[in-house]
Amino acid sequence: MALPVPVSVLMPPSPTRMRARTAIIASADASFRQRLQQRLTGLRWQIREAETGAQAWAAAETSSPEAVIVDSWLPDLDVVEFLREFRGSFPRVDVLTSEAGGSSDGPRSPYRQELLYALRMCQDTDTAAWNTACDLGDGPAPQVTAETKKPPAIVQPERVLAQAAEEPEAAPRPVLLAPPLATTRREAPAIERLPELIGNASCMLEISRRIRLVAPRSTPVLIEGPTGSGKELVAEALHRLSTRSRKPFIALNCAAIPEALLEAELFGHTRGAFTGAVQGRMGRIEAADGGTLFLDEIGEMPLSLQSKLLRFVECGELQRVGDNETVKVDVRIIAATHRPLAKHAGEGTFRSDLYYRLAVFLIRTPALADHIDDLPLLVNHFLEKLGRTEPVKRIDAGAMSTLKEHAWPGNVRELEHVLERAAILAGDCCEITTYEIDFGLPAN
Ligand SMILES: Nc1ncnc2c1ncn2[C@@H]1O[C@H](COP(=O)(O)OP(=O)(O)OP(=O)(O)O)[C@@H](O)[C@H]1O
Repeated sequence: MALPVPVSVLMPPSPTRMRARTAIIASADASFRQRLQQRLTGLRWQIREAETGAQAWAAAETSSPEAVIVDSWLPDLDVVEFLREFRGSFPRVDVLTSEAGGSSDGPRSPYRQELLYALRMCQDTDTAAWNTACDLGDGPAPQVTAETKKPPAIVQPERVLAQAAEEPEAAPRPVLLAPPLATTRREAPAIERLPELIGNASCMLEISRRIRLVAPRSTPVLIEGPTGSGKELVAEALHRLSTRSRKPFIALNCAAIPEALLEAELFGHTRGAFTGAVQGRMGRIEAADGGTLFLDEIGEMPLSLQSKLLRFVECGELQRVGDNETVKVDVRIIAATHRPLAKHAGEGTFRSDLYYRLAVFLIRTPALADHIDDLPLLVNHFLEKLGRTEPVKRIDAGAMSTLKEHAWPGNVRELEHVLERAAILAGDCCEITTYEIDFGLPAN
């Protein structure tokens, strides 16, 4: 619906008036985004829609917005954390949010009243039942009272605009941003674990929280944890939740490739660069362009190669082996190790300058023994997974106790293998008992 009042009423004359103003709408609710987009486009705003926090972040990096409007729930991130991080990184952007913990202490654009007006006009009449009052960044979240539970009064656009122009702070404040869906979403726990990361122990929830926070950025991440504890799973989740998710995720296990070949594998090589190089080949770094490079067992990388990797991390450029030409590549690096890399860096067995560039953000995956209460959840998860290709099996209480008593030196991977072995040993029987639990220890 076209606005009855010219926008010029609202805006002070300024050179920026003529250029399109950009706002990002971050909401998983497509119809809300669409309604608001229509409204703001009519007010000569250029809109970038974002379904997730990661998309909003990427849009902010590329479009220099004046404002971002954030729904009270985002599918990939905790909104309060997102707002805190966002304000730190984009201090000039006016943030409007219905999230109670997100009251504004940041800048207010000269267009704030206009945005608030558009938000108010986008309210769905169905939202009258939503009992959470929204402070759209204009102060602390109001208490929920009978008054705030009432649907907002319909305000004449002319009145809002005129009032906003004369007395910006006194203009009626919109109280609803999101449709009723947000009510149930708000009830979600503050830290929701990622679906692929099984485990409700606090250390596992902390991993999900950290993944959600850092995934949208290009910040390098170092994942530390014992073998089989889910480091690669974490790396994949970081990629999945990043803005790079449609680009390649390339993994390279630095311990699995002979030292002599590792350099060519990483950086690529030209034809004839070494004996046997019958044709040129791009390396894993180039193959990951635009996406994520996962360097597993980074602690095993020879020192000579570490300096070459450091150069790439610092300038984003590389040279294939045997080539003088420089290639620019955009990758996010995630590295993993089972070693205490900080200690190695201190002792000089790992380059400390490279360590600090890789460990900008650290995630630690725990040994299974350190979250053994998650064992039943993990067992069910793996039995369900096995059940996708064969008849589903249950596990009896005795077998579960046997599993709980084990030390799990191979962590979750070992558990997965023990269950696969047990399912084979159980044959046609649909129940796994203690007799089928075989830890595969070598016979004396
Ligand atoms: N929390 C978890 N929830 C579900 N599956 C898990 C979890 N942790 C690990 N796994 C599974 O265990 C197996 C081993 O995990 P992963 O390869 O990620 O471990 P890793 O720490 O990278 O091992 P390595 O150090 O040997 O490379 C995979 O099949 C993975 O999916």
